[in-house]
Order: sequence, then structure tokens, then C-alpha cells
Amino acid sequence: MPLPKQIFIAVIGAGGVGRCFLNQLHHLASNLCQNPAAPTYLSLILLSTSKKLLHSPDYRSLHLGLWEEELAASGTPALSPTDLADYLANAPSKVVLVDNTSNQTLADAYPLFLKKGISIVTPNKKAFSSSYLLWKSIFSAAANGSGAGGYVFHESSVGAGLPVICTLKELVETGDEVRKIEGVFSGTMSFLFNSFMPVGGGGGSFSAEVKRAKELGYTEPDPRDDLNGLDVARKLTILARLAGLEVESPTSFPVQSLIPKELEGCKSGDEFLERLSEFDGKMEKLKKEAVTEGKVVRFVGSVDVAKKDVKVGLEKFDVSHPIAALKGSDNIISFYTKRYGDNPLIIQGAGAGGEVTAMGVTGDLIKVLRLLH
Ligand SMILES: NC(=O)C1=CN([C@@H]2O[C@H](COP(=O)(O)OP(=O)(O)OC[C@H]3O[C@@H](n4cnc5c(N)ncnc54)[C@H](OP(=O)(O)O)[C@@H]3O)[C@@H](O)[C@H]2O)C=CC1
Ligand SMILES: N[C@@H](CC=O)C(=O)O
Ligand code: NA
Repeated sequence: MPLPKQIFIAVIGAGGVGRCFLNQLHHLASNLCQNPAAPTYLSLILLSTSKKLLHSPDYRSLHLGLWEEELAASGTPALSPTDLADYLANAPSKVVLVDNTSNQTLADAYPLFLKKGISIVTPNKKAFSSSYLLWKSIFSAAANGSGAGGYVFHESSVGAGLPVICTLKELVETGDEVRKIEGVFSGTMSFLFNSFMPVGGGGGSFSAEVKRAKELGYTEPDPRDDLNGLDVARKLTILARLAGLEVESPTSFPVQSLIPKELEGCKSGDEFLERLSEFDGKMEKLKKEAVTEGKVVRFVGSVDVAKKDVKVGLEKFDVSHPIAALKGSDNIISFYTKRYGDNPLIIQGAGAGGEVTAMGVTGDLIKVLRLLH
């Protein structure tokens, strides 16, 4: 009978994605500990939001079924990344940190966690799409880079749970030549244009659809980060880097913003959402122009690897184009490579939402658990 293995899990962020991840973790933990061939005990030792912290000073497992009540009752504030790294590095077995936030300070500390042997799984794009220096520091510290530290996986940082990053990595690692990546990379933008400007006419007002996208959990915590194009620019930065381009930052190439000039000074996302309807007329005009030409408008992006060209913005499409036919929060990502020739490898499906994003995070956790065995 093999010895049971224990892995400690620390989860930061319990919002739309974090909440779904915790449910999936509960399911996974129950299954793994019952595996008679190789039982693994996943112990949740820390759970934190920006204001509250639940943690186990003696590394005993917290109750996965009761996290919500216990976190709500906690009066302890969150730990700084340095204190968090010290606490996790002292755990008596391997640790996986699950970052379900969009926090930049935490992302900046990934090299520190990895060097201490802590593995990371995350849907947070910030670490992989900020400076190229941070990208290099992460992968030179990680065991699945050129370092000796923990493992790092971030499938849900592009296309939510869709297998986008693992596919691109396999194309590259098996010696294919990736020439161009293009498509719809934002669940929010896809939802907005599919519902505001559907093929066949109709659709709600643009500002009402933005509010709906937020309610459905598709947007970033602040929806302006979607509408300014930066979320798509971050995803393309990640894909371009994986395809071999040294993209310096998500602002080092052309990105079209849909934020009206007059609203650039809004103090909060809520103020922005309140005032957005003042600009619905502008979006209606865009819709009318496209309809007159028998087309629809969609928010797309592309990486041309040979030309080292990355761009993000609005484009018009014939109503018969596959991009015009997308539904809901669907992403569509086409990889043009030497091996696939003129018929690209295409990945399509929901590109935002708590459950599908958490699936990518839980899938990454399973990959780390296999490597830690
Ligand atoms: N939603 C989606 O469809 C997708 C999301 N993602 C990514 O997943 C991540 C989470 O998104 P989502 O769940 O929608 O966002 P939410 O805003 O719903 O949740 C964010 C969570 O992170 C917590 N948090 C923020 N800052 C900190 C901090 N400094 N320390 C501890 N906790 C913190 C928040 O706590 P508090 O409430 O106290 O602020 C909250 O619990 C983001 O990086 C997003 O880009 C990726 C793909 C798809
Ligand atoms: N806000 C993002 C969430 C996933 O990355 C999107 O809408 O695609
Ligand atoms: Na993905």
C-alpha cells in the first residue's frame, strides 16, 4: 500500500472564478483521497480575499465545505506577498498557490514564490503580460521553465478554460512553425457585440449589454479593463511571447479602446457604467454603417509572428463569416502554422464565466499534482 501524499493548497481570491474553483477543489479533493492506488490529500491551508483571511497557523486543513461562513466571520486582514511566501515556504509538504485575483502586486511576487518551491496556478493575466522582465524572471525561476523552483501554469489567462495555451505550447515544442494567431479573445467583447449587433438585426443598447456582461461575470473586476482593449492586448502579449516574440508590454502595439474620451476621467467603474448610456448613439451609428454594408462589427486581435506585428481592435465581417456567427461569450482562436497549412487549427467555445474559467485553473492544478508525484 503506497503512503498517502499530502499537498497544501492556498487560495487567494473568492470572487466569480474563486468561488467556482473552491467547489471544483472540493470535488477533486474528495476524489483524490479515495484513490486506493495512490491516495492524495489536498489540504486547504489558506484562503484570502483583499479584506479577509482564513489560515491555519499549524497547517491543519481548513474545512472546504464551510469556507464561505468561516471567511465571512474572519476579522483577520490579508497577508502581504512576503508574509504569504514565508508562511507557505514553511509548510511541511509541497504547496500550490492558486491566485484567483487580478492583482498586480501578487503577480509581481510570483518569482519569489517560485524560488521558494511554491507552485502557482492562476487565471490572472498580469504576471505573464506585464514587463518582459517579469515574464523572464517567472520562467527562469519555475521548474517548467529553466529554474529549479515550483511549477507555474496559467491556462485560463487566455480563452478561460479553452485549451489555448497548452495547444500553442505543443505546437511550438513539437517543432511546428506558428505563423499567425487570430480571432476573438474576449468573452466580454464577444458577448457585447453578439448581443448588441446580432446577425439578422435587433439587439439591446450597448450600455445595457455592458451591464449584463458584468452581471454574468464575464468582465474584469473593472469593466473598463475590457472596454479599453487592454484585456485582449494582455492575452495577445501572452500568446505572442509563447510563439517566440519578445513583446515588451501590452501597450507596445496598437490597441483600440472603446472608452469614450469624455469618460476617460471617471473615478470608478460604477461611475463609468452609470454614464456609458450617454454614448449609446455613437455605437448605434457604428451598427447602422455596418448593416448598410451587409456586415457586422466584432472586436478581434491578431499576432503575425513573421512580421512581429500584434494588433487589437474593431473590424467588420460579412454575416457569413465564422466570427459573425459566434454566440454568447464564445472565443474563437485560429492558429495558422506550417503543419496546418491554409486550414488553421481552430479552438472555439465559452471564453469567460466562473465555471469554465475555474475548470482551466483546476485542470492546471491537476497537472501540477502529477508533476509533484
Ligand atoms: N471572470 C472570467 O470569466 C474570467 C476571469 N479571468 C481572471 O480571473 C481572475 C478573477 O476574476 P473574477 O473572479 O471574475 O474577479 P472577481 O472580481 O469576481 O474576484 C476577484 C477576487 O480577488 C480578490 N482580491 C483582489 N485583490 C486581492 C488581493 N490583493 N488579495 C487578496 N484577494 C484579492 C477579491 O477580493 P475582494 O472581493 O475582497 O476585493 C475577489 O475575491 C482575474 O484575474 C480575471 O482576469 C480569466 C478568465 C475568465
Ligand atoms: N474579462 C475577460 C475574462 C477572461 O479573460 C473576458 O471577458 O474575456
Ligand atoms: Na485557456
